[in-house]
Amino acid sequence: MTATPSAPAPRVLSIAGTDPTGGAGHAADLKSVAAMGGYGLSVITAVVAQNTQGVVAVHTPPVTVLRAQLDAVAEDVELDAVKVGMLGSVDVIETVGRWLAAGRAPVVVIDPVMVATAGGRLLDPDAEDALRGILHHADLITPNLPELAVLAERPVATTWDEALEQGRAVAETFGTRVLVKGGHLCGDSTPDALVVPGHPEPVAQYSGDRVPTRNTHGTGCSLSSAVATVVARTGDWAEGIGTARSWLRGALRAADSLHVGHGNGPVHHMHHVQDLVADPAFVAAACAEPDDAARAAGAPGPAGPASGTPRDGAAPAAAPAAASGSPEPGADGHGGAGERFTDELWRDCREIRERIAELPFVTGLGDGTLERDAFEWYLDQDMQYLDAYSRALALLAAAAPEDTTREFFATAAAAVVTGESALHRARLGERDPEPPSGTTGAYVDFLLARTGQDGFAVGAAAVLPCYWLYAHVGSELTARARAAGLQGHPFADWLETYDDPEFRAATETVRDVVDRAAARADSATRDAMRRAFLRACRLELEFFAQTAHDAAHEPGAAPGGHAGGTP
Ligand SMILES: Nc1ncnc2c1ncn2[C@@H]1O[C@H](COP(=O)(O)OP(=O)(O)O)[C@@H](O)[C@H]1O
Ligand SMILES: Cc1ncc(COP(=O)(O)O)c(N)n1
Repeated sequence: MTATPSAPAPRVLSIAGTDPTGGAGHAADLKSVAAMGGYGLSVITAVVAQNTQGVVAVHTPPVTVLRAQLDAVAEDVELDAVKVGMLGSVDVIETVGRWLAAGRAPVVVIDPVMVATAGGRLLDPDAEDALRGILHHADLITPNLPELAVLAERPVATTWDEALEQGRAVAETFGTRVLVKGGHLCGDSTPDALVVPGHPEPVAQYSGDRVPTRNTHGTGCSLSSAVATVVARTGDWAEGIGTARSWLRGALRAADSLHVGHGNGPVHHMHHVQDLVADPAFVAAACAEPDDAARAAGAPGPAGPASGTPRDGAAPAAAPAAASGSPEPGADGHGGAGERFTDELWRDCREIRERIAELPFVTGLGDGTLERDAFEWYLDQDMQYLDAYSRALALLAAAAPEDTTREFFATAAAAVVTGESALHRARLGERDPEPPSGTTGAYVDFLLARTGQDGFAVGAAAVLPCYWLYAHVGSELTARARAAGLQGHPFADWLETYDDPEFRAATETVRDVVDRAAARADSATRDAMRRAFLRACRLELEFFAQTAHDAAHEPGAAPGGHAGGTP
């Protein structure tokens, strides 16, 4: 494992009100900035007595105090981004507007906060015009649907098309980018879109199923400050929103595990680092002294144990996202000088990761509603896969440029065989395995071709998703299952195996191996590595998405893989 050199943390100022329950306002902003790898600063506009059930009272300090806070920060700190949240009154808006007019930061995001999710006004009714008057200072505004309607001076949109239409009107009126958010729409999906003045169509659209939780307190604050942080780092709005959104979806999925309050609770901003304390191996890697880090980065060879094997049914494992080195990119220093090749790969497969997370098989496994037959069929296919996978790892061992890497892959190959046969013994008894499906066959054919024919660098990139996506899916499943309570969960024992620190370490080792191979490779090989990685990601998606029913109806349903022999 290596510690990654990362781009300097962007300094992001939150100008916002307070929330003593820590889920919205300045608290949400600071957590979100930190979650995205930034350094958060905070100027308070209003002291709000609120909780997850609503707003009780608002106290606004004199604007001289506000101005003094703004000046104290600006005189001392060079800011990379400003995120503006609750302003509350005309005086506050005008004070912040005058301060922004001096061009305080290269990135300004304004979340035009008007009403709390849980209920309660956060903007005086007479302050709407004043708020309109400062929006031209923003590079992006992030209104929710009721706020968008106020800015567009129309009724609240009830369809996505209406919302987009209002977004276009607001972008033109205020001459700024608008993030149109579908969180308040009825229905199972929560689309978002980036609308830019002068463009009739959104320049980016984001889709995703609604996360089934009532704990959405502070989502707007969190998203806008996360976007400000990522864009301060990368300069790319469309991509930055995608990154922040993926992170927020993870925070929403983990929200129910927090148990804060009795109303609309907060999201879990730090869902991707929650195992930092519980996982000594991760702490050691993340907090290594500079000397150790340099040695680890430069020296060949894995620091992690060689025995962690993916999908190994007898000792399977996967990792919490951050602990496996797989935070959403953006939380991991991407986009700067210190970006790793694998950070880039991870960003490229974001869409696929989201699709995997939302597959019925994956959600059913997490919440325990998956049919037992479907699970068993999956395990059968997994065994067919493992058989070829162990050979692919052995081929990588043969091609490995360094002794330690050879040892790593050889040991991993052996561990898959051992684990696999134990699984066969435990689950199959005398029964013959199901034949491999076309999807399983396609995946194993691909892996054996890449590892056997295309050289070490491309082969290593091709096996990385099996470690990394599996670890990632595993962490999400385990988090969801824990949130729901593992007691009585039909797949509890299987899910609990996802906590194996050895697999976390192995995933990180394979990332390091791929980064080193990319550093040695020419650009054509790096392109081939990217293609192999993404193809393997798509095959992982298809593997999780396949069902016994699909397989039975495949034309020529028999196997590209094998049930015992060499493919
Ligand atoms: N239950 C949910 N599942 C998934 N995404 C959600 C959910 N609720 C809100 N979001 C997302 O959270 C972000 C903030 O949305 P929204 O609720 O519209 O804003 P606000 O918090 O300002 O009212 C948007 O990206 C939206 O799509
Ligand atoms: C101080 C403050 N600022 C903003 C919000 C909006 O929160 P939400 O994103 O849930 O609408 C809030 N409840 N409190």
